[in-house]
Amino acid sequence: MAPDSDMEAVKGAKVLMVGAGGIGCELLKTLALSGFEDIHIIDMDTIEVSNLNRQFLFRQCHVGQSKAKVARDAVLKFRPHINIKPYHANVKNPEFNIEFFKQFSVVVNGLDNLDARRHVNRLCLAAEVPLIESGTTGFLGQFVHCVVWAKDLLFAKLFGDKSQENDLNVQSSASVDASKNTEDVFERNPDEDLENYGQRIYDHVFGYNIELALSNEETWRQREKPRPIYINDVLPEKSFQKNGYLENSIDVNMAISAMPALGLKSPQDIWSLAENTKVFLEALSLFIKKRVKDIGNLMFDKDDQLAVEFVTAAANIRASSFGIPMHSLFETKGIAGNIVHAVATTNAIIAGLIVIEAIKVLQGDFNNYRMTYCLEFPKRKMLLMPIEPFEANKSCYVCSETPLILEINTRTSKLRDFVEKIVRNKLGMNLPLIMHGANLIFEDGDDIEEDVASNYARNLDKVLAELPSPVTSGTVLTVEDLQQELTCNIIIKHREEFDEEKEPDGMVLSGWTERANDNQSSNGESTSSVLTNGPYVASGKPLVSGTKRKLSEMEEASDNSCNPSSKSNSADRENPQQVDDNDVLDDLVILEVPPEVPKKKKVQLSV
Ligand SMILES: Nc1ncnc2c1ncn2[C@@H]1O[C@H](COP(=O)(O)OP(=O)(O)OP(=O)(O)O)[C@@H](O)[C@H]1O
Ligand SMILES: [Zn+2]
Repeated sequence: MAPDSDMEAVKGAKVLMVGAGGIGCELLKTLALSGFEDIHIIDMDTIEVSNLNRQFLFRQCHVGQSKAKVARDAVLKFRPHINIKPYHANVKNPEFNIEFFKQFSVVVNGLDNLDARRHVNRLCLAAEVPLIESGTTGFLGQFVHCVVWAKDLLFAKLFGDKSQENDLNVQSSASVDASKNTEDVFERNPDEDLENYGQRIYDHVFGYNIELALSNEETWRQREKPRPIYINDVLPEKSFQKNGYLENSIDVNMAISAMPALGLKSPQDIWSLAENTKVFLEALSLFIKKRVKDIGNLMFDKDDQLAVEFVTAAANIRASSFGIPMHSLFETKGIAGNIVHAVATTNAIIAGLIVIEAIKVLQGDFNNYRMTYCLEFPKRKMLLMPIEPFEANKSCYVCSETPLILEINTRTSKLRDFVEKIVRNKLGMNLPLIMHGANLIFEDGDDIEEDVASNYARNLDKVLAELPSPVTSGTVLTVEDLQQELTCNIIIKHREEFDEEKEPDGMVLSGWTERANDNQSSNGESTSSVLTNGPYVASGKPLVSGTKRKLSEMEEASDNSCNPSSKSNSADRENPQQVDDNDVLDDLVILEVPPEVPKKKKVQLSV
């Protein structure tokens, strides 16, 4: 419970929580236990088996049901008198408009993607409702997800209780071939040899399932696309059939290993994709040949060598597909061994920090807002590093009205390229409206009349210079998103040529905080162990692993730093400033600051 002095503010507050996943479950519980009595939850997802290990409000029997609704019911069991209103919906839906946001005293995010975060930030800004942002991300954080996938989904599916619900089933049942719907791809056909079986499973989970996921374009608009991996791409020579276990320990399950025969000795080495592939196939085949009686009721055990080998290989192949750095068997074993504990603990800490900030916001205690990093390796016994919120980003196009400059070939680029690459992908607009002076050249929304809509459709296929009101060098376009109540001006500068490698979009937008590539070369080796998302934020990541804050998340932080509850922001809004490249980089400097930055203060948890 919050201390008495806070109680009044807390009791009277109406809170919107967006996202009821890993952080959201913890957050809802902490809000309820801290005395909040009016909480609305938006989450668009249903519960999956892979959520159960850390989204503790959910149980096996809830798989397939709305997260928002089940989370509500679970919390009402121990706080029956409070009001919790669930919405099983996308926060970007038009019904969650500015009027909707205005009813809340504070908004708290438990989201997992930049797109939704940006959208919520803008609505909060427009509705003048404070937003508390949070996140647990990092390159190794992502690897943790690959390990969870390998262990809780794939390993469980192949060697565990077959009757259990499993997301991998869901995916394979979406097979285009309807006649195969009832077949379990993971079953070995009676006449199928082991080699074929292994390859088939491999191609299915790393190739086909990824293709299937890619076909949902909406998912990948704001995320790095994974790469399907097929066995023939990795091992064209097919020279991988080996028996790796040691003959002299034939009866000791724990000692059966795929590594020796493949020439892999040190558990500290990071295997190549080809080596991981060989380990995957070899371990699968050894399970079937040597441990057939275990199959069907195997549970992952970190002391089971073959299980760890299989999970390491599968996690690494998946990581490789998603452009995430691979890890050694030794590291993977550690992660797989205590994953539940670590991930859940971090989420609980973050949830606590969010509630602390929410209480400060409700009390108007804005001098004490903090952005708190949860450190991977506690320094001098300090796990949390609170710092003062960033200054508002002067070149933020969301709050500063700075014009943006777009270099583009107006004679070859179509309006469609501009809408997709700039307006949607870079500016993150949902229902954009594009104007050239008083001429409307494009608009998105449900209520557009047919003839107008077909006009827009024609415009999309025209190059900029040939639009009814031609867009050429010097044109200023006004781009608005009415739903987000966001407007910005874009100055067009014609440019003939672009460097295909450095400027793959064929256009360059400046005057905003560019989202840098998620450069994989800079993984856990970095000196930085700081990670956060957002302004005065509670943040962290799974404690098990190294951290490096993603640059894309930095952009998000700067976007969010314009939240109306931040003092610096209102100044920013009154005095729009010119673009200054140094300002753009300001935020990024933090990235390399080691945890001993001078601003740190001790924090006391009062929840
Ligand atoms: N646009 C959106 N509208 C509503 N809810 C959203 C939106 N985007 C994401 N979410 C929700 O935010 C939650 C994020 O939680 P979390 O990061 O734990 O992800 P997850 O999908 O549950 O698990 P994981 O990604 O780790 O497998 C999810 O429940 C997801 O449904
Ligand atoms: Zn801003």
